[in-house]
Amino acid sequence: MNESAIEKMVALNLTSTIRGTLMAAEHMRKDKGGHGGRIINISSIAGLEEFAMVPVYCSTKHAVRAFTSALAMAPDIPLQGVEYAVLCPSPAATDMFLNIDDVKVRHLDTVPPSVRQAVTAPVECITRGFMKLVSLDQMNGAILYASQTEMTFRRMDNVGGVTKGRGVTKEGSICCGRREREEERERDREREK
Ligand SMILES: NC(=O)C1=CN([C@@H]2O[C@H](COP(=O)(O)OP(=O)(O)OC[C@H]3O[C@@H](n4cnc5c(N)ncnc54)[C@H](O)[C@@H]3O)[C@@H](O)[C@H]2O)C=CC1
Ligand SMILES: CCCCC/C=C\C=C\C(=O)C/C=C\C/C=C\CCCC(=O)O
Repeated sequence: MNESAIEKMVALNLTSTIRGTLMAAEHMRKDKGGHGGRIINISSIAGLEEFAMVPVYCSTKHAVRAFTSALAMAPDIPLQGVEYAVLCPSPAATDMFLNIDDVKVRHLDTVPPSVRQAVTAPVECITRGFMKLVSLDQMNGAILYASQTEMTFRRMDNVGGVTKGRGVTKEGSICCGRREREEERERDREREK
């Protein structure tokens, strides 16, 4: 990836998301004459974990996640009437992912096509996650991971809103960090036995 491609990716993935979010919030905020509402930004699994194959992409997606979560922590969220959440999809079968090549992605040869295919979710799995955020009673501060096999809240902080606390709900269960997720998977495995 050359330098201009790096600048373009940062501008497209991060700067435009920051500017777009702030601009939308200005229009939406109840305390500024708007009607309130929800802003859902799109990060990625690459905003939750690190991947050697896509370091620049990964850094922009971590930043989008952090930016959105930081906005959700504002003490004046109830006054704003605006909630902020972030969706973190797994790789999904869109033009972008289906057209990756060894210029856009490093070490692509280390991932067999069969593995790439296996981790690629149908787009519907991701839109389901999006709709979950739309339909929840409260979603401020949510970080929702969506893949073919999982829809997991990695965080659910209504920090400035009505409820407070961290949580991950996967089909009703609560969990908030790596350890809790591992414990939850262990319980799932036990149940499946
Ligand atoms: N497909 C995947 O595996 C994953 C995608 N994502 C994220 O989901 C979001 C959507 O990506 P996909 O639907 O996969 O990609 P896509 O390539 O299918 O769609 C991207 C859309 O962005 C538009 N676009 C590109 N450059 C633009 C620009 N400069 N100004 C305005 N519009 C522009 C394109 O016209 C296209 O409609 C992205 O933020 C991506 O990082 C996150 C995780 C996984
Ligand atoms: C084949 C395995 C790649 C693994 C990367 C892991 C997770 C990636 C998740 C994503 O969000 C999307 C995947 C790839 C995007 C990579 C590069 C984008 C390049 C876009 C472009 O330059 O057009």
